[in-house]
Amino acid sequence: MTSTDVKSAVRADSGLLDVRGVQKTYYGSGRTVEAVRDLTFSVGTGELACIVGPSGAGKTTLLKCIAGLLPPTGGEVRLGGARVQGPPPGMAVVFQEYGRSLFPWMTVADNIALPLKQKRTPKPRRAALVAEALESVGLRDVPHAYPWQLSGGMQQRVAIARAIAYEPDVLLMDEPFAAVDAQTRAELEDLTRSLWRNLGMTVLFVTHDIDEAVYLGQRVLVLSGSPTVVMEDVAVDLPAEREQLSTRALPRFAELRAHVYEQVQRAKTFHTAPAAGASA
Ligand SMILES: Nc1ncnc2c1ncn2[C@@H]1O[C@H](COP(=O)(O)OP(=O)(O)OP(=O)(O)O)[C@@H](O)[C@H]1O
Repeated sequence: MTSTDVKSAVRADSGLLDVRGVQKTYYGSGRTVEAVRDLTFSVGTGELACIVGPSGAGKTTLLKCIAGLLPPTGGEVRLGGARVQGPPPGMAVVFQEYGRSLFPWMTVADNIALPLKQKRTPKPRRAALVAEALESVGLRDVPHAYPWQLSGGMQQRVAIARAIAYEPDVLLMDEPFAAVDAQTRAELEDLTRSLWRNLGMTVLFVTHDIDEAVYLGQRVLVLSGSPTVVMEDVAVDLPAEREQLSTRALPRFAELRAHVYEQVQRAKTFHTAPAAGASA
């Protein structure tokens, strides 16, 4: 397959989420690490975009900058036109480490309700949102359980329920299924797509799993090795109805996977020239 077989999804116009020239350098402990060199991309309303890149490419750093949890050293992130300068109200994040993101002393329902309390959602509405979110992730029966009484996959469902109960415009997911078994992972991938389609959220999903990125996304952004730039923005022209066995068996799925794999391999050895004043 040649590179012309794969369409670029790069957008020139601005989207719901705009990442513009984002740069992040960590300083401290006598060390300077330029984690993100210069990232620019947009994600439109209702899109599901995946980000892949080699380990250490700065994917988590990028997501933290987007979520307003870390200030970028340069550039800016805009959500709905407004500059992100702290955690914005319309954004929710699902992290990889569900074990550390749920409070063990709170019930499942209380964990899900906590961000809603902080948002001052009235109690009856809160209860309805918690119940709806649990229903959506297939956990209607466990509101009074504690997270540690649930399996890893169930805990990650609770973390997803907490995120969607918040009714975010943008859902950020940072390698959310890396710590669960293959069967659970497949179920959670399908859950993510069905929630995305039913709720109309914009989803930015970070993974190092190329198959997962192609299976889930409408686009796959391939990041270079650190310091990071966007190497390619691949349009995933697979049918919208996806199913674990039949979609992955499509010749087009194999082509896209091979293409993204080649790009990620290239990304590992793709290094940009050092920026003035920074050393890795
Ligand atoms: N708080 C920090 N202080 C200093 N350097 C950091 C910090 N967090 C991350 N880094 C460095 O920034 C670079 C990018 O790290 P980051 O965790 O963002 O990459 P990643 O692509 O998410 O990695 P992985 O796929 O392995 O999870 C790495 O070199 C890392 O050591």
